[in-house]
Amino acid sequence: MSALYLISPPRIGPDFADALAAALDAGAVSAFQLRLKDAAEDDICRAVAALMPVVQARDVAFILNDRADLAVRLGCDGAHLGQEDLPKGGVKAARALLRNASLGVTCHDSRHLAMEAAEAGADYVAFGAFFPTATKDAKSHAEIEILAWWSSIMEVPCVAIGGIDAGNCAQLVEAGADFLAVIGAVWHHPDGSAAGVRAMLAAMG
Ligand SMILES: Cc1ncc(COP(=O)(O)OP(=O)(O)O)c(N)n1
Ligand SMILES: Cc1ncsc1CCOP(=O)(O)O
Ligand SMILES: [Mg+2]
Repeated sequence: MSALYLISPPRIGPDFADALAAALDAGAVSAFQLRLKDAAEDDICRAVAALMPVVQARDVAFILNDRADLAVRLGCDGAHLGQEDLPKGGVKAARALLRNASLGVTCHDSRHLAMEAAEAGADYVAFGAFFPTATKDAKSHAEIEILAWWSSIMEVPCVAIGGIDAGNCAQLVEAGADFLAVIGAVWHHPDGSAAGVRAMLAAMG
């Protein structure tokens, strides 16, 4: 059984809080990540102030992408960090900075990075991209077997990301992904974000 991890589009407009509320009200979303690429710090802070209450009122974890320092300062539930977003001192330093807040770490298709992250205190490791994606120029491709391997030996949850939609997610669920992280499948669903969440949850079983 996998849970749904919803990530924001890379840029959001003034109506985004309403679209997000509709998406979260459509079904069980476990975590929401604010992932604004190329945004100024002030804009990220304003977005967190507007969106975190919407998310936390629905008992969904609010995770900030890329910025452990801001996640702590703004009281987010956690941060998601790529290998290039880690502070000096790596995952261990990020763990210390975040104190009780959650820490997720991108591990691409690397078993070694994932073991290292888990041992240094990550709350989850993320593998991907599993499928072609138009959202990002993903530099790594992960094979589905990595999910089965990880689940069979580790307690730390794993997240699958990259090109996941209602049509291809069953194999990731089957392989043992704890969370499926999606952007396009929800925000670009032809019938809207609520329909996107419903379609994902129905396909995840
Ligand atoms: C849940 C989750 N997994 C992976 C990523 C990718 O993070 P990163 O490698 O730092 O790339 P950017 O998202 O910063 O472009 C993620 N954001 N969330
Ligand atoms: C952030 C990220 N990291 C690897 S693939 C990806 C994009 C995921 O977006 P989508 O679900 O639209 O493929
Ligand atoms: Mg990053």
